[in-house]
Amino acid sequence: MKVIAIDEQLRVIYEDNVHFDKDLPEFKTQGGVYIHSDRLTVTSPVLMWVKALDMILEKMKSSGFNFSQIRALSGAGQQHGSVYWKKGSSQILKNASSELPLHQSLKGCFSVSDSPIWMDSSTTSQCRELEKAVGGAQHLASVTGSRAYERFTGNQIAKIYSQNPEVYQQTERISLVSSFAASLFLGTYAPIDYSDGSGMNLLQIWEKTWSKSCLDACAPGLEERLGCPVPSHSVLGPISPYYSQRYGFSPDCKVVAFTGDNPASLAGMRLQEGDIAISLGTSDTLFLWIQEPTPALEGHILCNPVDSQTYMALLCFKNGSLMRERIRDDCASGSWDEFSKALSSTAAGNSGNLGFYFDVMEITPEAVGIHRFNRDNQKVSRFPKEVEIRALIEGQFMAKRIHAEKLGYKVLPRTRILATGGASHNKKILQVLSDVFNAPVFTIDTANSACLGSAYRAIHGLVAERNVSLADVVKLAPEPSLAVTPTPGAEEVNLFAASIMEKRVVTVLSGFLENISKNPSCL
Ligand SMILES: Nc1ncnc2c1ncn2[C@@H]1O[C@H](COP(=O)(O)OP(=O)(O)O)[C@@H](O)[C@H]1O
Ligand SMILES: O=C(CO)[C@@H](O)[C@H](O)COP(=O)(O)O
Repeated sequence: MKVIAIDEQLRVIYEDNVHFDKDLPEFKTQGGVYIHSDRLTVTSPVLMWVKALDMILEKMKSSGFNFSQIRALSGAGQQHGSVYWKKGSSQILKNASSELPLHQSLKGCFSVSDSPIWMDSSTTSQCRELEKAVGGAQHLASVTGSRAYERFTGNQIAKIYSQNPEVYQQTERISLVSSFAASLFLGTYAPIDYSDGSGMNLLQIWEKTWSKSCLDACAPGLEERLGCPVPSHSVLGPISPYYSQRYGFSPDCKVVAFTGDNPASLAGMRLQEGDIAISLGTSDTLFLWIQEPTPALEGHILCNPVDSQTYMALLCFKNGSLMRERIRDDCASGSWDEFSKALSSTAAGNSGNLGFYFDVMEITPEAVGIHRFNRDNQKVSRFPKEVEIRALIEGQFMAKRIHAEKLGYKVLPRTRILATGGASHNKKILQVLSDVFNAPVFTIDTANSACLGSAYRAIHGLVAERNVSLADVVKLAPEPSLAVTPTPGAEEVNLFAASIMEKRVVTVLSGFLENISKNPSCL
């Protein structure tokens, strides 16, 4: 959990974080999550999130942070995850005593204590049922922006309803992670915003209302449990008295709708049409600002969080930083420095060696396992350590370019890549990104663009009703700075590598499908 505070000149005046595994060891998470024994179900304990909020605010208080100066706040949550509030919880939330940390008051409030999160892929049967109920995958994509995806909230809710109807009956409200966090600040249930709401397979992205047929296909009585969706710039109300009494916030401090982490990053990076943003966080994502989208069977179209007339296209790759960390541990003694040296000591194109690294079931494309090919296009079981590291990073970025081009994106001479997320600290990784896309890579001062974007959105919320755009609000913010430019000659090597990669994707996917048909339990 991260926090950023900015002043009226948009300067970052406070930045801190709480690390779930290290700072809250009592929850025994790894990477903030529990991976269940079926390897498909992935959850996080909801009380850990509440305790992390208590902890981060206490840290700010101990450092002397002046909460009374805060005029507005907003936030972002990892997309798709959901929180289930037990009947009667709205009163407990409203009346929480400022004498107690919030997690103590809320400990009995959740009908599901481990929240399903974006890494979950256990709802394949619910996905197929939803697509069937609404007239097929493409129709669902045309209505909601995406075909059915396992992590999307509607399918997660359908699983809870079908496996545990009594738990569903005990639930009075379902929040996304983002609207859940907003609820904690508001002291009442916060609505879901259009942009994060687009990651549920439930919202009609054109009309911006819930789709009745999708709701009905997932669970009965769902509309009243979700509340009405709202524009992402909405002011939801003043902060709850709990925060004025406990931390000294002004009672006038406004809470602006929270949104998903990727939409908030779009705001934080001040993405412009034509730019391509690549976030290298726990997941890797790639997103674009788009005027007239055509939802397809691959990728997602979300409502744009800063301009309700337009959209954002998103691709999500599950095997991001955790995959890079695993190869760093196996091949570079757990050191990013050593990992970077391996990238410096090998050349673009990796002498024809190429790999696909999916420790967990990937989203884009749907495949799993480690697949290495040498320059003669033969499948091999291992690479030397340096070759392995370059194969991983080049493979990850070539996949991004190929999938972005499938969405219709063209790399042009004026293309800027805006990189963010933890791995964007690493210049050697960014160099490979620049070489593969043959475009300059820019970064902003903080790799926490979702957090910074939330602060920008908080200011924007104060003036959005007067038709002031986010671009106007943030025009004084520092421009992204140039981090790396393409290595001369890398483009030819990479274009060749990308063309053979597409052929190998087909080999990997057909091998994968063959394995499943022989042994369905390998899923
Ligand atoms: N120097 C580095 N090189 C490569 N990856 C890094 C480096 N520093 C941090 N990371 C990666 O950044 C990840 C966290 O990114 P972050 O954007 O904070 O995640 P989240 O998407 O969960 O907000 C870590 O998992 C770590 O592997
Ligand atoms: O599933 C997606 C986007 O569709 C993920 O990008 C989540 O939004 C979680 O992101 P991080 O944990 O990487 O921040």
